[in-house]
Amino acid sequence: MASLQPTIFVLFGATGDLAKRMVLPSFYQLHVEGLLPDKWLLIGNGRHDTPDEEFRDHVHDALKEFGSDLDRADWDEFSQRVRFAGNGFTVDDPGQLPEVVEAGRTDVGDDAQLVHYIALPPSAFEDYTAALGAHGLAQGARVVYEKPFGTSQEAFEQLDKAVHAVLDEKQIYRIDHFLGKEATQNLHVLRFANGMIDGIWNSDHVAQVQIDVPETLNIDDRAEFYDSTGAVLDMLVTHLFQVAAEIAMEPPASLRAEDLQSARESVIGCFRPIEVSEVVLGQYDGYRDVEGVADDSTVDTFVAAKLWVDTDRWRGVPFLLRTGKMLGVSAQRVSLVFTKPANSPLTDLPHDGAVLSFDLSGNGAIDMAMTVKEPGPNFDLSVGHLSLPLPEVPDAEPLSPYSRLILDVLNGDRSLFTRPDGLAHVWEVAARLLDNPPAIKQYAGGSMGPKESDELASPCGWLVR
Ligand SMILES: NC(=O)C1=CN([C@@H]2O[C@H](COP(=O)(O)OP(=O)(O)OC[C@H]3O[C@@H](n4cnc5c(N)ncnc54)[C@H](OP(=O)(O)O)[C@@H]3O)[C@@H](O)[C@H]2O)C=CC1
Ligand SMILES: O=C1O[C@H](COP(=O)(O)O)[C@@H](O)[C@H](O)[C@H]1O
Repeated sequence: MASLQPTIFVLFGATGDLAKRMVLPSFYQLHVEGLLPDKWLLIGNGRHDTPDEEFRDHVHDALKEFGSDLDRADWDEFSQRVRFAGNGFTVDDPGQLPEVVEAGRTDVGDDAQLVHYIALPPSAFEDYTAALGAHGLAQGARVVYEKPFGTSQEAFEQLDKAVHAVLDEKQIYRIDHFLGKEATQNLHVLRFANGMIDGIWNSDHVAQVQIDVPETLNIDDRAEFYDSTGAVLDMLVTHLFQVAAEIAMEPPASLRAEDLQSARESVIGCFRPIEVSEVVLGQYDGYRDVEGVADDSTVDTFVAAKLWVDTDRWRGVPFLLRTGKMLGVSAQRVSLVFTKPANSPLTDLPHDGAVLSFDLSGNGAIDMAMTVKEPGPNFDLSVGHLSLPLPEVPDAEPLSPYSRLILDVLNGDRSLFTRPDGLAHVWEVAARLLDNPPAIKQYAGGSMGPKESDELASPCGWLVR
């Protein structure tokens, strides 16, 4: 985009897992699609003294493994703008970063915008932020923080304070990549662009909301991380809560970043603290045998929970949230299950016969289930489905969530990033569950989790089966 300011994009943790699987391929996608500024540099940072050429090889391998096809000309142009600044980065010793940034300015211009992407273990967020301040790299910069931004109320408050000691809130971009998914963005667009949808987006018409992200994935390649995190922290209070807020929010004053962010974050303040009796936690059989997992681990690999939103719009409507590893199905589905028509002459209508749902996976889709007369000589009811895959929308050029969010950072658009007021309330909502979790139930890999979780979703039952 010609209008974007020249940018120096500093990727901390550039040799790590997230960088290779998500950040580098997404940054490259933006390059291929011509969405980066005319002038940009990508500087990887790490604790080793890695030559530029070696880092470029690493990036090339990452793109081959996790990106789309590599076109030679695209790669040649891209790789020329990739550098590495090694020897770590601490308050006492900034390593090579300041000099590599300074040298970069001669290539992209003194007015280049600094964007720091902190793809480091969360335990390093505070120290690296302090080092940015200490070495003059924070002023005017935008700083992207990976998740989790705190793992408890106390940890969140401490990190928030440390980050605000160096940066103004306007400089901070806390990522929750579920907000960057094409279908998640359509949760508010579909509603605010279509009167017929907006009119039914409330407790008069919606019987329950399901936010369901079962995964067949195991945790073998990041067992240590997972065993200190679990499903509640990894998914429930992060991605699933943010998606719940997207659904539950009141209409923002405008779709400008500040207003959208405010609407989403302020409804989190209306989430009722979760009742432990309305939560089922599970752990899959064999989890404790995974290398890196404690033999007596009680970490949850599954959670299903009922969330209540105390607003006039949603009072009395359960938001059913479910996610877990090693389940029988992978899906990322948000469903609004509609009430049965009042005074209908039809009886025995199916519970799942009127559902608007959003498939958040891949490039996304919007689906509708409707009860219809089964064509034929008899009067039988059946449930039919309409589907709109988002890539089939005219002129669609879907972006991956990370590409979307990185592009937003380059544009200075914070609408799809989280804010500290919402995050502070997340910890209040989750406090009872975190302090006093229910007993973990075992479940078989390939199942849909502990059977107790099915009762939470009655009478409709989980729609993803
Ligand atoms: N991996 C994933 O799928 C996801 C990760 N995230 C988040 O992204 C961030 C990065 O995750 P991930 O890439 O998996 O992490 P890694 O463990 O792969 O660490 C990233 C890099 O950080 C450097 N590093 C490691 N430990 C430290 C330390 N104590 N101090 C300074 N640098 C360190 C290492 O680089 P070097 O040795 O070169 O210095 C490492 O390659 C985390 O916050 C994580 O929660 C979020 C969603 C998914
Ligand atoms: O952040 C995370 O998200 C992934 C699921 O995201 P997606 O990229 O498949 O949309 C989840 O598997 C992982 O445990 C969690 O850390």
